[in-house]
Amino acid sequence: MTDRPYVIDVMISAKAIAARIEELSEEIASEFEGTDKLVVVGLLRGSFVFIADLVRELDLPIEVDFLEASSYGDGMESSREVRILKDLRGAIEGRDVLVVEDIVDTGHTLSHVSKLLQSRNPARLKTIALLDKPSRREVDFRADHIGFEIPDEFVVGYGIDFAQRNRNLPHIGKVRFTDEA
Ligand SMILES: O=P(O)(O)OC[C@H]1O[C@H](OP(=O)(O)OP(=O)(O)O)[C@H](O)[C@@H]1O
Ligand SMILES: Nc1nc2[nH]cnc2c(=O)[nH]1
Repeated sequence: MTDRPYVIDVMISAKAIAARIEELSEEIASEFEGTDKLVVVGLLRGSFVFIADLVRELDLPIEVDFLEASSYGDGMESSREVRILKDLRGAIEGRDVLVVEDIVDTGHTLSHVSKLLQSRNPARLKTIALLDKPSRREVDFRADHIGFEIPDEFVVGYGIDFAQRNRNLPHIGKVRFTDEA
């Protein structure tokens, strides 16, 4: 699959992402106003760029932690089995938690991780996803905060990979195979 030739067309520019993150940070700041114990949890690997930009816009006392989950491997199809490859370093019982995800597609990953973290009894657990593909959903799940709703396209860039490549693109692009008619 990955040796097929493809190009990447821009879907969301770096400038549009930056503008939306400013708005999202205001939503998060008002939701967690007054907290002295917010833990911002990035889901690796895809969210590493989004969480870096988001936390630098947040004027709140926060800690940052990471959890690595994987369900796609190198393909374009979810295995529907979410593997936890790296757990949080810190305990979240009694803490306010914001889980940061790059994209919600079938919904299996963020739904699974939310249930897992909820079972550890945080004071509050909220989720934010930069991208949402509601037309692909297989489980009943919606993130509390969403950057952009997108159509059913396989996207890359801004942290998101295709077979581990293209995570370093500054924008969100969509993959277009050039050997298709
Ligand atoms: O809603 P879903 O259908 O579950 O898809 C969303 C997940 O798929 C990607 O992760 P992937 O398994 O590719 O791991 P990665 O973040 O390390 O790239 C993406 O980063 C999300 O975590
Ligand atoms: N790269 C990539 N990974 C995904 N995981 C779930 N949806 C997507 C997508 O559109 N692109």
